[in-house]
Amino acid sequence: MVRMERMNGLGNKILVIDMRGRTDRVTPEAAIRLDAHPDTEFDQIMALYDPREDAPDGWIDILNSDGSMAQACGNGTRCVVDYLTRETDKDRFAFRTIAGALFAERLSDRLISVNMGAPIFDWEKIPLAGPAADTTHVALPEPHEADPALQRFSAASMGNPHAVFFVPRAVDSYDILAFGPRYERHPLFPERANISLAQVTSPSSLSLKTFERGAGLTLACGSAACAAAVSAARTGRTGRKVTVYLPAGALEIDWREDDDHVIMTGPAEHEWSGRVDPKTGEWCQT
Ligand SMILES: N[C@@H](CCC[C@H](N)C(=O)O)C(=O)O
Repeated sequence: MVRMERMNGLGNKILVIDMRGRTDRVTPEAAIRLDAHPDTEFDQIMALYDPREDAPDGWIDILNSDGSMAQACGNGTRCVVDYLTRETDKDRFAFRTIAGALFAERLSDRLISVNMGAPIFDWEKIPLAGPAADTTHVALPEPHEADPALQRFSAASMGNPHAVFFVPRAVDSYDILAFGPRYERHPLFPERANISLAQVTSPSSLSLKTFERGAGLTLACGSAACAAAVSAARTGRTGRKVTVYLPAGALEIDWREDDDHVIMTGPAEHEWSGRVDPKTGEWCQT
């Protein structure tokens, strides 16, 4: 059994599993079993492995609740930083995931910033299934029955694939569950996609709702907040610094001019501690 921390990043349900000192992985079977229990159901597992030369504070595997792997999880990264700051005085951290290097900084007791890297807009790298000369406006091949705003999206990768539909009305007035699961698995997205609805509410604010790839409807998705912010700025809807309002609170997003990196700032919260078998998902609270 290894340490498991039940945490959340703005309501995004996270399990931090401490795999340092081990070479085995948290299995998809363990993820599915943990998600099936109401006390441990989660959006992402952040499995923290030993530091390496290119990852001084550890390697992170990210698992969605369906057992699939993700390349990025902004809210989960803040939870890992919060977990580690209980054992060190450091405030700057450097991790690595399957998508590359990931840097984070604790700014205060409440706030953590994650450098989510540079966004990717090239259709082959997002990836989309076919050429899109302009990824700010990609059309789904079939018309949306109820609303043309739900047929056209901006595509971006923050390490993981995102489709952002800019809508004219409040995001809660749309039934994202009616089309999110279908869009997530649309043939246009060979690796599936995180599907978001974004309403621009001012030149420096957005509201956002996300149906996450591999996890479904969540209270917050940090990488989606970044993808929505860069897509809004790219299309002149907002500036490069925005507040993104998610169902459970706000994230500050700054798409820096100098190095093109996206900095996401928000809170992380610890709920309870336990132990888990990373192979089977058997667990207990401590
Ligand atoms: N909740 C996350 C994103 C998690 C990964 C996503 N479901 C995927 O498969 O890409 C966040 O806070 O960024």
